[in-house]
Amino acid sequence: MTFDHDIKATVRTIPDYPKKGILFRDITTLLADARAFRRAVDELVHPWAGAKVDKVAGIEARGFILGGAVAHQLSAGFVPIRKKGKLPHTTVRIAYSLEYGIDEMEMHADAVQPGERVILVDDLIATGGTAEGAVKLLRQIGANVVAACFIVDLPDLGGAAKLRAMDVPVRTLMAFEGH
Ligand SMILES: O=P(O)(O)OC[C@H]1O[C@H](OP(=O)(O)OP(=O)(O)O)[C@H](O)[C@@H]1O
Ligand SMILES: Nc1ncnc2[nH]cnc12
Repeated sequence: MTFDHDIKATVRTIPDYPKKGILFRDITTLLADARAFRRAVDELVHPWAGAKVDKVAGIEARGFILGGAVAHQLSAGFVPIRKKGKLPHTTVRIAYSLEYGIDEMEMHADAVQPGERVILVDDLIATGGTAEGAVKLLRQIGANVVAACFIVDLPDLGGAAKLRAMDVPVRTLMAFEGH
């Protein structure tokens, strides 16, 4: 993990959002800072510069902002993983839980061809429930998930460890202990 105090200082913390007891790590302040945004995207893509990556999958909504930038930088296609009911064509769907709720996510069944090399991108990993669901969907349609990357890790919630236990290499740029 690259531990970068500069970009870490641009993440804002909001107590008791969206529920009492949650410390919300708000990356909108990082995104609004041009240098921090560029640095974060550069750091996320760094290990795969020059590697073969067919698709980048981003998780709605914050994962779209980063995933689009990462896909562009890697000259890869972009695949949206969306909250249920938003995609127009045939989908695969899975229920999942996250730090402060439950939901269902979907992906177009033809978004990735079997064997294609895919990197999963989101802003933050907490319990890992969201990313685990996304990896399961990608694998269900035959994707080779070569890595998952996130700006923020909340290691006490165990999400990165959960993904590594699924044989997914994980890259994160900063950690907030004690979530
Ligand atoms: O590791 P987990 O416990 O699963 O939590 C992480 C997820 O929670 C947030 O998304 P959220 O569902 O709040 O959606 P948003 O991007 O639309 O705000 C975040 O962007 C991750 O996708
Ligand atoms: N603590 C947190 N801050 C921001 N996004 C999150 N998604 C899940 N947990 C979160």
